[in-house]
Amino acid sequence: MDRPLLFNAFEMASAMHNAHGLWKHPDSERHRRYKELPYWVEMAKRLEAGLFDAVFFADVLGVYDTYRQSPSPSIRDGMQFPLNDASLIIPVMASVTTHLSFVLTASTTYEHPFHIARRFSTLDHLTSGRIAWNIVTSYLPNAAANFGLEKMIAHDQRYEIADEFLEVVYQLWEGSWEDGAFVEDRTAEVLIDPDKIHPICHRGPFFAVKGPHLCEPSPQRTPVLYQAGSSERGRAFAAKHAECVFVGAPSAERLRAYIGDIRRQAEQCGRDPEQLKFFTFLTVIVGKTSEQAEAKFEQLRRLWSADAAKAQFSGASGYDLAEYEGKPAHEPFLFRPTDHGHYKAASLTKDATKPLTIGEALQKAGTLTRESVIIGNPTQVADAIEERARRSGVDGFNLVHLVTPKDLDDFIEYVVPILQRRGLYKTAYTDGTLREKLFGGGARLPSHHPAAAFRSIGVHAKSS
Ligand SMILES: Cc1cc2nc3c(=O)[nH]c(=O)nc-3n(C[C@H](O)[C@H](O)[C@H](O)COP(=O)(O)O)c2cc1C
Repeated sequence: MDRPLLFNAFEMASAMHNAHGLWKHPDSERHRRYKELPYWVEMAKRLEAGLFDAVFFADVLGVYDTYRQSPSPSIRDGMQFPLNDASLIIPVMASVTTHLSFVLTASTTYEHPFHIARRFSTLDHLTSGRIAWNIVTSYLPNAAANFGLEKMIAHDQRYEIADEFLEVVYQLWEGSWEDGAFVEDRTAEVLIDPDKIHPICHRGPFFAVKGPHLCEPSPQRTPVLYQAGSSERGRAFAAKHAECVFVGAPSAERLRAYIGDIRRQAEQCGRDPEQLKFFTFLTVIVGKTSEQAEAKFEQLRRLWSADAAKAQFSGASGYDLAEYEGKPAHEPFLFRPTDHGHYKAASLTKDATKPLTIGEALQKAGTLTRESVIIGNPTQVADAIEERARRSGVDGFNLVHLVTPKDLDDFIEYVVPILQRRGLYKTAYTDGTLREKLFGGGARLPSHHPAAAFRSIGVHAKSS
């Protein structure tokens, strides 16, 4: 590896995230403190001291109620519930840091582009260009019900909506305001030059937005664009729009295949494929010695909640695992498309390293498995991270922390210094916005990105 890897803390403004049942761990603080500002202030300072690139806030807009057709298994363990609005936490974290960046997940299915454009412009201003948007189309039926729909919009149609959603926000961010519109000319008595502000007059199948954008151009204009979703349609969407892609797959080989596919498709879209960065999950259980790490793993396994884990799998995939619990365990566990999301289902079916029976799939879905984590002393953990990055071709990781904040502290204390000695972890931040830190160019999107087409005011005239 010839350059440092990127590290985001994988977060959620929730009592619990992906640490099923681990609120019972004696060192868990988050399930009580996630709703207090001091918790997030401390978190921001800890992550910046540890030279993390960003906090990645996942988000959902409903409860997980697919498993046993009930929300109880997820609610009982506080699985991604209760869940606050991370966008209101970010400015506070930004106010006590200089370099730490923030990835905020927001849905193109249940939000409106005019609103999203305004929220991200505001956040980009308040963070001085340290904001990214993780674009998702959302997979929970309860989210659909919360926004007035009887059932979820079909999987691929959500991506059609997302494509138009992006076209609208690109116009607002890139085209609505010309540079230099804020003139503050006392002699002419003009604060903002109206001739440099343009309505976008967008009319499409899903959205009609007149504009102009309410916010003046922020440091990055368009936030850094992340995307999470690895179905065929999701990968095509990533190739067209994303600068960073969050990929989920159970093996380095599948990750490499997804990355190769998205890069190929990005090139076909006229983009520079090497300018896309890829991230995946990383869960580390580190101890001073390997024996300590193994003891820690055993404790976590004992506390793990199979029900909460199955509730997450069922909600994300659309497979109610309770139905499978009533079927013969030796039968094959097969992929079937649903309107939920692709990646969880694929991880135990077509992306699995070997075909699984129903019994094996249920066991894996409900257990903290050895394959899903890296366990060891600091050197063993650093070796495994290096190996995973090399084999998969990812540029970075979203670090899951099972016991918060202890696991983050352990990672920073034990693993970061070793990675630094190997040149795999930065030793200082670089200046600039998140886009400049990640890609080294300017603060704004490069000209090969499709959003650049909306910089020309003529485009808006045509669409009006
Ligand atoms: C690694 C990964 C992380 C994701 N995180 C979220 C999330 O935080 N919130 C959310 O609503 N959807 C999330 N999604 C799923 C998206 O909502 C996605 O747009 C939708 O489920 C379709 O995904 P698919 O293309 O994999 O089918 C995630 C997907 C992946 C692969």
